[in-house]
Amino acid sequence: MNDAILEVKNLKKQYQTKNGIVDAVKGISFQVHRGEIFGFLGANGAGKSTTINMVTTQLLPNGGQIIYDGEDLTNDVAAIRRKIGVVAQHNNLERSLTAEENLYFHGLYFGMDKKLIRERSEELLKKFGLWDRRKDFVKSYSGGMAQRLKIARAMLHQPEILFLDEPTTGLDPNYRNILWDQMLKMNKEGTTIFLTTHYMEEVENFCEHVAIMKKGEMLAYGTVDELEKKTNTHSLNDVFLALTNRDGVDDRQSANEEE
Ligand SMILES: Nc1ncnc2c1ncn2[C@@H]1O[C@H](COP(=O)(O)OP(=O)(O)OP(=O)(O)O)[C@@H](O)[C@H]1O
Repeated sequence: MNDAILEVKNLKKQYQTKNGIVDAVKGISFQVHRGEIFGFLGANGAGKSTTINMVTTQLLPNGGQIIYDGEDLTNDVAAIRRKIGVVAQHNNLERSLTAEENLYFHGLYFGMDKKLIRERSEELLKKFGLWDRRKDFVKSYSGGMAQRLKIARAMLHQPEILFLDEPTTGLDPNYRNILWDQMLKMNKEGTTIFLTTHYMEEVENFCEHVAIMKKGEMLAYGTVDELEKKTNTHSLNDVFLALTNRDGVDDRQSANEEE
């Protein structure tokens, strides 16, 4: 039985820039199983955000296939959008609305009942320490507060699959724990979690499968144990270093050289 909620086949993305074409994603394939926590890793500039933006319908690929529950994404983009929640890396909140209004309009967009929006908003705003500031405009929020609101918004409609692009960046240790508690709770209730992070211990502790990208290519896919065996290492940190530094030049270094 195929229990994949998401299958990506030979996915490609090129960006046209004034300096020429950037091959950001070079034909990658992987799958995410229903109900799992999936860790998507790679050095800076590896192509993770580009991939997330494509699978969450925010960016058009140049090739390949994205399949949700056996259905090609392009068959019904609106239906896929209703299934997913996204915490993007950039701040895409409505800055001229309050926190409460940001959640309210998001809930309406997802067809939620007004009473449920109010209940879920209260629960999430309290959990992420924003209840007292719910009537403030988002433009007055600190970076960490905005990040917490982005997370609350993506969780509001209880998506089938929740994508989080470096969600713990900018969060203090207390809110990082709260985020993980909330993700684990949702995962227990059936939400599949797709996560990128540079914190290896988070992935090691919670992710069932891990994929590692470098320079637009998929270097490895498997459980943490499988990847440790494959690279003859004893931690995910060492797996990551062994794979991404294999040619002695990591992505950050080569990215600097390109500038
Ligand atoms: N809008 C864009 N226009 C041109 N090039 C882009 C654009 N977005 C990303 N890139 C390039 O595509 C490549 C992959 O970038 P991407 O942001 O997907 O990587 P990432 O793995 O998410 O990195 P990070 O860990 O730093 O967030 C990089 O070389 C980046 O410079």
